[in-house]
Amino acid sequence: MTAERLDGKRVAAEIRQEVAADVAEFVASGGPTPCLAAVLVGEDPASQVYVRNKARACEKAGIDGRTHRLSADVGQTELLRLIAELNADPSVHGILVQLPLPDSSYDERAILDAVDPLKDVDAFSPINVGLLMQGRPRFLPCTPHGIVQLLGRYQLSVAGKRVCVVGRSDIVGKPMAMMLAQRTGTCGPEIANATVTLAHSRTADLGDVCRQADCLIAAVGRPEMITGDMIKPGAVVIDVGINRVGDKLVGDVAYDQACEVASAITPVPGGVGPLTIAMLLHNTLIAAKLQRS
Ligand SMILES: Nc1nc(=O)c2c([nH]1)NC[C@@H]1CN(c3ccc(C(=O)N[C@@H](CCC(=O)O)C(=O)O)cc3)C=[N+]21
Ligand SMILES: [Mg+2]
Repeated sequence: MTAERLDGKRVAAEIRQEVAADVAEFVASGGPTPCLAAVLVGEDPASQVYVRNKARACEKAGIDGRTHRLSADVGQTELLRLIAELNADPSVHGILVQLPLPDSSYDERAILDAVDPLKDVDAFSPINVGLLMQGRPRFLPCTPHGIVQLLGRYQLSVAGKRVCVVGRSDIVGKPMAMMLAQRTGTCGPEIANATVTLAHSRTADLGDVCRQADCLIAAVGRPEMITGDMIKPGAVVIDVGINRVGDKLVGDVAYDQACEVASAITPVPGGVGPLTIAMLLHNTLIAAKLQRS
């Protein structure tokens, strides 16, 4: 079997066009130009690339993308002061603090908690996590939402099926598992009602657990950790990993092996990454709508 390549880049472009049209309509109806403020602390090269890509994507969608660059040593107090200023600025609708923060001198939790929940376009705040958990999300976290959109647009239903999410991060694994298990309509029209296993680095017999899955979602951050023998023949494989190995970008899935076994798979790059940015734009428009009044 040779797996179908799930083209995240193409689907992301489609979503970005839809968001651009919705933004234009919102502005034409008298709404303010949606504005996303990204906060970048330090000079991590990967973070700089993402923040630049976000800014460009904002511009193309008619969203005002502002980037606040702070040096790595500004410190907790100064960072909290900037967030308070962005919270209070009515022209800013979405706030994103680029992770990871440069070092342990920052209390990351306290910083994310400081973002106004109505501007929390990453959906990292406890309020937004809680609302999602209760099945009444305000913002859906961008990466899991991008995956839901990808599955939906390829008409790959997970209803009633076994999904294994590998990785329990707050950003991807945990919300992903929650979203796929929700009732129909909670996180989108189609993708729901899965039977979800949330596996992680301490899961016993990980290969056996993965091999049960009709849909395998890898979000562990370890290059090519999911090998062909861990995949059920015909499974749909979603690779969330973006690992730099030398000058190459590889996923959490051994792609060539997986292609022999899976029915469909996302590539890296060109899979989940671009969808994350598309859903961030979507959330920025939602934020602008929530704050209008
Ligand atoms: N507060 C916060 N929110 C985030 O959503 C967030 C973050 N911090 N920190 C870092 C991670 C990572 N992330 C990516 C977004 C797009 C691509 C992307 O577009 N990747 C391209 C390739 C880009 C490249 O070549 O490096 C692709 O996969 O095709 C990747 C990774 C968002 N993150
Ligand atoms: Mg883990």
